[in-house]
This record gives sequence, C-alpha cells and structure tokens, in this order.
Amino acid sequence: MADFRKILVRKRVALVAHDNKKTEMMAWAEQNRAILAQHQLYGTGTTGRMLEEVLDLPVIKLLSGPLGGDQQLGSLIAEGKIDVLIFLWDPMAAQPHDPDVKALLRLCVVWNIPMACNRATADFMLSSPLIHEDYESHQTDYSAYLNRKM
Ligand SMILES: O=C(CO)COP(=O)(O)O
Repeated sequence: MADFRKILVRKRVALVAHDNKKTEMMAWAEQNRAILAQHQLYGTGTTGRMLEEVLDLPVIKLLSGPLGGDQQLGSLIAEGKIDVLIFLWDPMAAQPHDPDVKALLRLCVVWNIPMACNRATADFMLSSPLIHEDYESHQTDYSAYLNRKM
C-alpha cells in the first residue's frame, strides 16, 4: 500500500538552455509546469527570465551564461546547493564560453548531480519518483583524493 505520510522533497532544479534550444526548453517547461512548480527553480540569466514569463513561477536568476552564469551554477553545485541540472546545450553551434559549459558539465559528474542534456532525459528525470525523495547525490567521498601523497 502506498505510504501517504512520505514527505515530498523540494529540490533545487537548475534550468539552462543555449539560444537555439530556448524554444524547446520553454515548450518542455510549460508541459512540465505542475512538477516544476513543486521545486525551487534556478536559471542562467536569459533562460531564467524567459522561464519566469512562460511559467509565471519564481526563478532564481544567475548571470547570463557567457557572462559567468555557468560558472556561478558550477560554484553552487560544488557547494551542494543544486540537486538537479537540466541543460539543453547546443551540439551544433560553437559557444564563446565553451570552457565554462564544459566546466559545468564536469562538476555535475564530479558531484554526482543528475544532469539532463536533452528533452528525453529531462522527461525521465521528472518522471522518476526520486525527484520527490530525499536523494543525497552530493555525497561522493573524495577523502582518498584529498589524502593522496604528493
Ligand atoms: O549560455 C548559456 C549556458 O551556457 C545560457 O545562458 P542564458 O540563459 O543567459 O542564455
């Protein structure tokens, strides 16, 4: 029998889309508004502003990606302050801030943060029960790395 006493966890969900992917991101976000409304949303500058308009929900907006927004997000991830990243990055266009994009993707792997880079993965993520559960992804043990002998 389902346990209705289970507490729904409000996740910190970061949403980012490159320019050619913004239409897709807005359409996806609108479709998933009911679930997104249950979480705390973050976004890089332009993506965040557009999401606020489309969803009529509050979004914590960082700087625009090329101006440091990806790095701000990476910093929040390293500090354990983001639970999920949905990043529709553009595989067909070079970005002026490509090193920042790579750094953000890398930090998600370093800190075991669920990261969706296309709509299908984003759908799988939002439909997972884990989106509402206490899932400690930011628990990677780096003691061996930190204690290594130089
Ligand atoms: O460039 C981005 C991510 O790399 C996104 O930035 P904006 O949301 O400001 O367009």
